[in-house]
Amino acid sequence: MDIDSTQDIDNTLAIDRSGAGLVARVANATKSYGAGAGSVHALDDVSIGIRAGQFTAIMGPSGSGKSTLMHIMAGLDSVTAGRVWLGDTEITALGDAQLTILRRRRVGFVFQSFNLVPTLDVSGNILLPFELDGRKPSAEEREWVDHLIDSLGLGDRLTHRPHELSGGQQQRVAIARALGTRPDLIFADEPTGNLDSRTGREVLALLAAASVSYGQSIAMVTHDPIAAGYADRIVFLADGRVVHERERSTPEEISSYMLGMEQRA
Ligand SMILES: Nc1ncnc2c1ncn2[C@@H]1O[C@H](COP(=O)(O)OP(=O)(O)OP(=O)(O)O)[C@@H](O)[C@H]1O
Repeated sequence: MDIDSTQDIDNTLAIDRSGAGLVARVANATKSYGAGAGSVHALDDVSIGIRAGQFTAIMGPSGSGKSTLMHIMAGLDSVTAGRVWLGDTEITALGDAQLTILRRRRVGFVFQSFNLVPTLDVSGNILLPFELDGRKPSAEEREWVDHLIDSLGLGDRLTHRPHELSGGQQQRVAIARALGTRPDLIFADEPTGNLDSRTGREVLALLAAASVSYGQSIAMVTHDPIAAGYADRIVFLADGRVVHERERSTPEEISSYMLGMEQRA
């Protein structure tokens, strides 16, 4: 869908404002840095939602506001104006302590640089979100984590430290860690940025499978049309605004849209 037309903009906003079936959303979100003539609008009146059970890619040129949007939806950063919800909870005005608890319980993260704790082994890294929440996994959660460990092929690596693993294995640990608490939403920030293309495709297939098999909602920031080709829906940002969104597309279709975007800029 191209949201250049007024009708489409209305439709998009109507869906986002209802909040139904959305695991995170922003309404009229603006994020500005600095004041006066020199101010930068990292986000400029953005209204968008992440749909439950879907794998959503957020794309756009460098500086278009992708990371800012992700950080705001994850409660890692605040808006200058507008409103933000994580699930049904409005987080716009929550303080740091409340946001930290909400993030631990409702959000998982997968980063480009894996962000594993170097002093913990694989098992300790995967169970860290439970540890940080001050509890042990229940028997049912333990079963789920064991299932993840098996299906991600990490069973014979549990006592290894991150530096003893390949990049692909480290990212699989990060995915197991993110899925372990069954968060409402996983944010993945350029998850294949540090991987070779074959390993990157394996990681993307695992994320897509988590969305199909477990109904896991995932929002992924990426520059890469091949990565976005794994998503159910692709949201394009330019200059801090949502300029286009489309359902599942091939890498060629995505590249061609991006090329057109650069030519229009
Ligand atoms: N702390 C900050 N202070 C000032 N400007 C900022 C700050 N953080 C981001 N910006 C600006 O906001 C805009 C959007 O940045 P953002 O990092 O969200 O873009 P991005 O699309 O994620 O870029 P990239 O793909 O390069 O990571 C950019 O112009 C950036 O320079």
